[in-house]
Amino acid sequence: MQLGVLGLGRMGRIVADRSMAAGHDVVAFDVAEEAVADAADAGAEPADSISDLADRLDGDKRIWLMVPAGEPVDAALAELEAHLGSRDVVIDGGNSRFQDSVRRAESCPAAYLDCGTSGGPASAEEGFSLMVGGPEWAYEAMVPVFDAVATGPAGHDRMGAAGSGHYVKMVHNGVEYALMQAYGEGFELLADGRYDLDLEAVARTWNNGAVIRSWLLELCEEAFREEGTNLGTVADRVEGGSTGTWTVQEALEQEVPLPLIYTALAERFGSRSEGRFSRRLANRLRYGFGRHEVARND
Ligand SMILES: NC(=O)C1=CN([C@@H]2O[C@H](COP(=O)(O)OP(=O)(O)OC[C@H]3O[C@@H](n4cnc5c(N)ncnc54)[C@H](O)[C@@H]3O)[C@@H](O)[C@H]2O)C=CC1
Ligand SMILES: O=C(CO)[C@H](O)[C@H](O)COP(=O)(O)O
Repeated sequence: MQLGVLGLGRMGRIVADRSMAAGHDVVAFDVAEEAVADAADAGAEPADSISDLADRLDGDKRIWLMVPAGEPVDAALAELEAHLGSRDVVIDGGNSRFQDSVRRAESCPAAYLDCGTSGGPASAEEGFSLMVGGPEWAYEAMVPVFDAVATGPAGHDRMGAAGSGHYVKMVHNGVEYALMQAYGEGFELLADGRYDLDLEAVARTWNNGAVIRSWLLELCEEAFREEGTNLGTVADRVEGGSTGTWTVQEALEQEVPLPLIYTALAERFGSRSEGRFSRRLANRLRYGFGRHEVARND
């Protein structure tokens, strides 16, 4: 199959490389010229604009977007629109908000597949897990490419109607936040608790047969190995948070309780504040009601 890949960063390049390795022909474009040149060195046909990419695709067009979520997706679709018809298929493999994907599916002249992608850059060798939403015929048409980009046929499936792929990926990310929080709390108690422990050894032991073994726990083991058991100079600050925020917003709308995921998100936001106002106020209020001594910064 001939596939246009738009966006050749950490993830899009893997889509292109795995597709080519499976025998598909890739036409590649990125706003960064070096990324296009690198993909061309790897065997892709380079395009010098989004319109050029569309023009280079013969017959029914199959295009995979792997650009940052939000405005870049709308900008790419606006430029593609004039080149698309109802037999064409556009896949958005990024972390788009599911409501945006529903809107885009309604307005895109082509069949639109929203594809949640999990595994990250580490999946270059093994392939991704793909959660796809949108029309069944379009999903079926793209199965040869999904087989190549995912871990194989079991690594992708159609979740349901438009938006469902990104909805499932949103919830996946919420679960990711809670798992990271749980591992973090467990290792914090081990680090500050009553035994002098080698946390890499703990993680390695857990990863070999324990109930809580997982890829995230393997990444904990790697972090302790590379940074040291006290995590060295790694800062007490966690960035990101958009997909977790959407998960919590959706849970509130659906009245589904997600205390663990909310707590993990709140911890992430709290990590970005130098001195938490709520803690400072609690400190001062204890003086107000109990004349307890106020701890003060020098
Ligand atoms: N990095 C990760 O672990 C994961 C990322 N994602 C999602 O995949 C998408 C891509 O992520 P990454 O590859 O990590 O980002 P990245 O920043 O490495 O790559 C994005 C690429 O898109 C290009 N780009 C931006 N606007 C463009 C446009 N209008 N036309 C053509 N190219 C354009 C950039 O030049 C860049 O090369 C995002 O939505 C991200 O949230 C999803 C799962 C995991
Ligand atoms: O989707 C992912 C993992 O599954 C990506 O790594 C994503 O960039 C994580 O972003 P955030 O930390 O803001 O949720």
